[in-house]
Amino acid sequence: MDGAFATKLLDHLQSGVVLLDPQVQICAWNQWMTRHTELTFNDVVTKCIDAVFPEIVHSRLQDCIQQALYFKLSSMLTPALNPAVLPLYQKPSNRNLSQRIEQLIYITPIPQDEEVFCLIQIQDMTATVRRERRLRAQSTNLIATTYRDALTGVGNRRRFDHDLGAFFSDAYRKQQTIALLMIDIDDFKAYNDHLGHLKGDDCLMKVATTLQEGLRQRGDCVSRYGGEEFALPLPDTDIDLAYSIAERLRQLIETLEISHPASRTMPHITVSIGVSALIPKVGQNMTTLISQADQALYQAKDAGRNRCIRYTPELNTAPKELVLQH
Ligand SMILES: Nc1nc2c(ncn2[C@@H]2O[C@H](COP(=O)(O)OP(=O)(O)OP(=O)(O)O)[C@@H](O)[C@H]2O)c(=O)[nH]1
Repeated sequence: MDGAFATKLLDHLQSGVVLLDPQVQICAWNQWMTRHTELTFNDVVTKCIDAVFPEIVHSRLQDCIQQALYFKLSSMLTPALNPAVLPLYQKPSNRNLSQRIEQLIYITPIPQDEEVFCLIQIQDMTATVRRERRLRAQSTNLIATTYRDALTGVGNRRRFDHDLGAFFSDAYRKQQTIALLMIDIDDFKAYNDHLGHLKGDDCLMKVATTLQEGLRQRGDCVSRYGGEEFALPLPDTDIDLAYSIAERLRQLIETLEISHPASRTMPHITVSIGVSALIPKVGQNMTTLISQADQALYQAKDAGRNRCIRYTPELNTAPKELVLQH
């Protein structure tokens, strides 16, 4: 194969080819490079690559070129870790409107007699990178949907199970307290029966949003446990702090003053909250914490609703009036 044919071959490649001599000067530059830079072979020949592309100075690409020339090491720069290293454009005449080509770059040492040349090959990965970004965005969206309650927008039961499971394991490992709030709207059946299911749905949305927005710790997430019941797992939180959070949330719902003409307690929507907390021991699991919060919630309902009750071990056995801490 003669030199002219080799040049023709390079010019037909669907990727960029640049060859550097041992002095880092350009000695080959194919048509693909011209198409995406508007620089011809004559514009760049014998110039140092960093004179043509000043932005590669101190870049990873410059390191790789030197490793190829001095240590005969090959490398690859992927678009994920090295976004658009070289100023290559689909339409270099209009750089403002044209995005940089996403590049996969191979740097290969080419020993020749006593010297080493450096071959740079560039592949256009723009379509692949865009497709990956789109897929990643879709999958992030899908994960968010999987964990969101469709009606209220707060977490769903799957999110609750996931969060509580993770917090519980963490609390067991670190021997820290984990707390749980079970929050239930009072007399919600009567609300639905009086005002209709659509108003009921509206009310659920307002309560859910208020609970979520009432949380002060980033990462805390209210989930809809079922029907008109919400749950809030709280990592590294003792019973007193959990109780004060519960009380603040209860008051927030009360101050919404959503009219409830059929309530047995107040003329507006209220919630009852059961609070439990424990440091996980061998033989306990998250069901223990849920069951304790549930028992406290039943006590709150029994005691007249619109209140928070914390679980104490005596709740199981002692007469109610001795254990209610409201
Ligand atoms: N509008 C609406 N209502 C729901 C939804 N999910 C559950 N409910 C209603 O919530 C009501 C819950 O009623 P109950 O479990 O008897 O409890 P309650 O009337 O709130 O009484 P207490 O909890 O004892 O105060 C039922 O009437 C359910 O139909 C929902 O997505 N939308």
